[in-house]
Amino acid sequence: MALVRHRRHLNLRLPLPEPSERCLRFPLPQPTTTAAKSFSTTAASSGDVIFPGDIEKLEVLGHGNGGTVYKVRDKRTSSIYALKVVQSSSDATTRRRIKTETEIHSRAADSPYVVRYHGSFESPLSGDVAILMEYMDSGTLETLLKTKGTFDEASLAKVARDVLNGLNYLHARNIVHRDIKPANLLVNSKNEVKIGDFGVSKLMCRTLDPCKSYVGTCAYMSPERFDPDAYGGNYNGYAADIWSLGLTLLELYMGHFPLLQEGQRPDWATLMWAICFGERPSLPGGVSAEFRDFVECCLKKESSERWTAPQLLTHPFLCKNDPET
Ligand SMILES: Nc1ncnc2c1ncn2[C@@H]1O[C@H](COP(=O)(O)OP(=O)(O)OP(=O)(O)O)[C@@H](O)[C@H]1O
Repeated sequence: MALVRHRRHLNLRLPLPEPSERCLRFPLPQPTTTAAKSFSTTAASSGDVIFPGDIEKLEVLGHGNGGTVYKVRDKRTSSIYALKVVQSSSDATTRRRIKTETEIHSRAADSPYVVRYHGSFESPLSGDVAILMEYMDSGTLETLLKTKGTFDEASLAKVARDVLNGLNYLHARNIVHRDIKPANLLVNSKNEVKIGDFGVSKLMCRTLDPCKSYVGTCAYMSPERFDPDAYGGNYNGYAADIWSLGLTLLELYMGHFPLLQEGQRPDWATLMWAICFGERPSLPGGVSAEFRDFVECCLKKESSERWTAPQLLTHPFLCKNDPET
């Protein structure tokens, strides 16, 4: 049966590398597709070179299962980045996860709809692994929902368009994200929404590789991840990302997770029952026909009927709310 992903807020603390480690260069950026190895640095494209010792921590941005994310500054240029750090003392799964995350994120380094990857670093002394990435100064959609309230249709069309452009880019590279949810969609002050956190993503060997594992956040999983035979049989991870986007949009509109009553405590059995056997989640009255249809196209229980990212990008809901038309 599925593994439920328990959120742990570990109090991981990682000092940035000591001056003695400064001989390790943290080049920014150079093309590479390799994952971090011992003593390694990897970077995204050619350009400046910075050293770990040139980076100063400013504040903690957040904690997750995978580690701690810091806001950091390059002391020489004053450029601001986000640095995700996983300590060597973390469990083996977490360490494996950050290496996969590094590899996949480095392959997805040049889309304006994906949080930009700038490089990674593995300390030979401590074994800690860090990923340097673009700093998204408005936080996540989850925090925006909590602080600013629900999103209107025009804002959701913008969110949907940005995320679909990101998914289109990833899916074309055989990458399935597997954890699309408000907490993993980051926003900057230009109001751009970008996909982040590749901690449970998967690089498919072939386009239609079945995606068998049950990683990701249980609440946003599609019905066929629990019961592939009942919902489309030939399950693939691309359609599951679209389901998660549909639920995310519903949550941002309604202000609470749509498969549970407001205030109801989520538990795995309730969620699985609601996802597989409950009514298909839908919008309340008062929304436009285009928005309702868009969400329905994302949330078709049969995975084979669910629209793909390129199809959804042409949906009337996005066309109607496109500021450029
Ligand atoms: N690029 C970024 N810019 C700004 N803040 C960020 C960035 N990346 C992550 N954060 C902040 O750090 C928090 C934790 O990040 P992230 O989700 O990547 O960690 P994680 O360990 O993979 O978490 P989980 O797997 O539990 O979702 C985010 O919720 C967000 O608040």
